[in-house]
Amino acid sequence: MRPEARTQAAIELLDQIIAAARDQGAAADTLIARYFAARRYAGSKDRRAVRELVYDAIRLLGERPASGRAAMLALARRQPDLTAHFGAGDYAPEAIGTDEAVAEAGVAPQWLVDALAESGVTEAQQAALLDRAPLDIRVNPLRAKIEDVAEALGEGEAIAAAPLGLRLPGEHRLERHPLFESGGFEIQDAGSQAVTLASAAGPGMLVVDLCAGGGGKTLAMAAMMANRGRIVASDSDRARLSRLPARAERAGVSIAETRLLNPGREAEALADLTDSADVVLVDAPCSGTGTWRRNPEARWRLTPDRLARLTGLQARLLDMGAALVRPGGALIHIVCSLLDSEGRGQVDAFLARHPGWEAVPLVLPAGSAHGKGMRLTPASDATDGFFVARLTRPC
Ligand SMILES: C[S@@+](CC[C@H](N)C(=O)[O-])C[C@H]1O[C@@H](n2cnc3c(N)ncnc32)[C@H](O)[C@@H]1O
Repeated sequence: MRPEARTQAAIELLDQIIAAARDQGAAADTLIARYFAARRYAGSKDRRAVRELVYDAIRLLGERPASGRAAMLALARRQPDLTAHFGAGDYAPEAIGTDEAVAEAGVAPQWLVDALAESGVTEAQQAALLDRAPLDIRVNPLRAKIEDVAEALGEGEAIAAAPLGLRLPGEHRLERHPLFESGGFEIQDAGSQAVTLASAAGPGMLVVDLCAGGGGKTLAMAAMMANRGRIVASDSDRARLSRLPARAERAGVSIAETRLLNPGREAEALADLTDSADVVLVDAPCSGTGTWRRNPEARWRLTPDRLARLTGLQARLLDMGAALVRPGGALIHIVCSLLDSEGRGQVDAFLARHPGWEAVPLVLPAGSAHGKGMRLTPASDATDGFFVARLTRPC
């Protein structure tokens, strides 16, 4: 593809991504994959270049732009070489007209910038939310030693935030690596690894991973438990949860069982665990403001209404999780968000609803105290952004 054709492809993709963000459609990565699946003539260099243009434009624009063209014109102001592509031939975008709409650069929609500022997220921390994310792995001690994985991969660097983590430079196709296939490591952000340590899961415990998804934290806790004890991994998303058994098998984890929850009637499927878990981990569905490095178009999807629905669901899941904790046991609240309404405020509200419960101070390899929990940010910790708190039930 000629450079101007790549720019036109990026505009077409951005149109799709904008529509999907408005209508809660597919993620940008999925749309990009589909676009190129239908255009086999595009080589790997073309794909990489178009993808880069698309993500540069998404990162640049805080508000959802009116069109892919308005987005690309904004990017052309930052990357003037792109201007020459407009009107440059058959496969090029049309020439730039007078008074054309150009999208505005920014970190996020204004209401979200305000909410982040009110949550104590500085401008520098906000900007770092849009950096490029590194590629982190968690070595699985049930299958491998960190030094052996580091040697086999050749390039991994130790990560302060994650004792079992390695950070890899550049692009890697790790899913096909023999050590990945044999369960030697999982791909997992260092922040995710660090907050899982708040569970203090140990051998012999009964642990409930209430929002287990595909089991990233389930597998990390199973390793902390030396694969001894029991983990009930539940989620309301059948497709996500169905990935866990194969991952567990690969990782040498035999203590995890899955339970699919019926949204709105989650407690029914967990009733037998009432008052019995040593640890309940609520890795709650959230706005994902801490993961914009990986999903920058998430800023274009979030609305105040959607955020309010999420905070309501988080409170409900925390109450449901609390009912499963044994006296003296712990409830862990995790969100990959830096908004206080989902983190610090959610914990304060929980403690007000549950007299006798306490937040205990955490000692983690990353993060700093925030309210009654800890917060990790890309700027301060070189991880995705997270809030985590450990709440204990009175004996
Ligand atoms: C942050 S993700 C979990 C990620 C996962 N713990 C991991 O480490 O890979 C939040 C999860 O909450 C799940 N979820 C959403 N609504 C739920 C509900 N009502 N009950 C249980 N899980 C729910 C989503 O399907 C999603 O998998």
